[in-house]
Amino acid sequence: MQPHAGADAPAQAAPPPAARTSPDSAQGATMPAYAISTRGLVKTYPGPDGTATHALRGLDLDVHRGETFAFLGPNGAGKSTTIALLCALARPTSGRATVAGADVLTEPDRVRRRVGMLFQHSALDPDLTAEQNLHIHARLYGLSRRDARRRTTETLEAVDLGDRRRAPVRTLSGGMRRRLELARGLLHAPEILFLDEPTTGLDPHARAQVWQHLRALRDRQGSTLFVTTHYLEEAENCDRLAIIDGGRLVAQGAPAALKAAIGDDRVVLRTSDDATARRVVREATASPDPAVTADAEGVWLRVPDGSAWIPRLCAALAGHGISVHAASAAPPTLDDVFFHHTGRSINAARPDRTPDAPGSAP
Ligand SMILES: Nc1ncnc2c1ncn2[C@@H]1O[C@H](COP(=O)(O)OP(=O)(O)OP(=O)(O)O)[C@@H](O)[C@H]1O
Repeated sequence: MQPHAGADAPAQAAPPPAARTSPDSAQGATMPAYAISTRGLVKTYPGPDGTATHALRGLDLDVHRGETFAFLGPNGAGKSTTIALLCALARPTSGRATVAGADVLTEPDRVRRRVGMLFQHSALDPDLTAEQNLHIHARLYGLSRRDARRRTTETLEAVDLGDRRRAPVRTLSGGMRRRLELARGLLHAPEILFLDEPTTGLDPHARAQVWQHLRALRDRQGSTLFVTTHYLEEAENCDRLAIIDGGRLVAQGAPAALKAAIGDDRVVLRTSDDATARRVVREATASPDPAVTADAEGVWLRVPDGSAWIPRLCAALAGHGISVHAASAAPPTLDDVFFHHTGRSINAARPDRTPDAPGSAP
């Protein structure tokens, strides 16, 4: 099934990325309505011989304050570039972005003070202890010696590493190191935390622990979390998500709403002759040619009330001498949403994924 623009195309809300009056502020004080808001954000990297890579082609994104927002897309879609622009680590070619109430172009220092980052590649010194790593970082952020000591202790406790504070980083497990990076990102109490694949490479238990700390942080401090991930079950648990492809936003909304927009159930049949079965199913459902697909999974199509179709399809196939080995009907998943909008499976981009490996829940 090909991605297409339809009623579920990205909702482009009209308001500009300016500060607005928050309805819950007692004095009507002006607070940013969105944690992040971008309009027409473009990033073009110049290449050799006058070539150019269009990493972002006009991104309009709104992230509400206090929400956990997943940012999904195939490899090379522009996710890391977006994070670099939103953290004021790179300048957009054109367009506007407001992050934690500050403009990334005119107030980059203010943006950097208000956000925390956790990147894919570790920036910890393996020979220093957990405590030393955090203390140095806190001092780099301009905290006094005393405040640096206090925040180091607080953030180590917050990620359950208080008892490992004197351990050299090289002796910590992968999950502990990731939690220490999280503590480092939290030292200056950022309003928004950007996390670029925070759980990649971790086992399911360590992944669950990282998410437990992230949720606790959100609940305790009301922080906004902006997360890129290739794990569907992590995106599923976020308040809202956006999908980008080729530097453009192709979907934005709550996971349930995006799945509901796909609508129909997915019916899959494994038969003794999938090529012929595809033709029979197409005739039986009066579906147009591309709507019924035959691939490694079997023959599949999308129809409303999929389970009611299974006996009818089995009867039609039996009439043509084709046996059905397995049949299933399932409502749309987030992977179906991703496939619908990008033409690819999100699992294809997972670094730990082998073609037949089952998905693992955190
Ligand atoms: N510094 C750079 N110079 C030139 N091209 C770049 C640079 N950084 C990124 N790109 C290109 O911009 C496009 C978007 O890259 P980006 O890293 O933002 O994608 P991504 O969605 O984060 O990918 P992945 O999931 O693989 O990390 C890619 O074509 C990439 O090759």
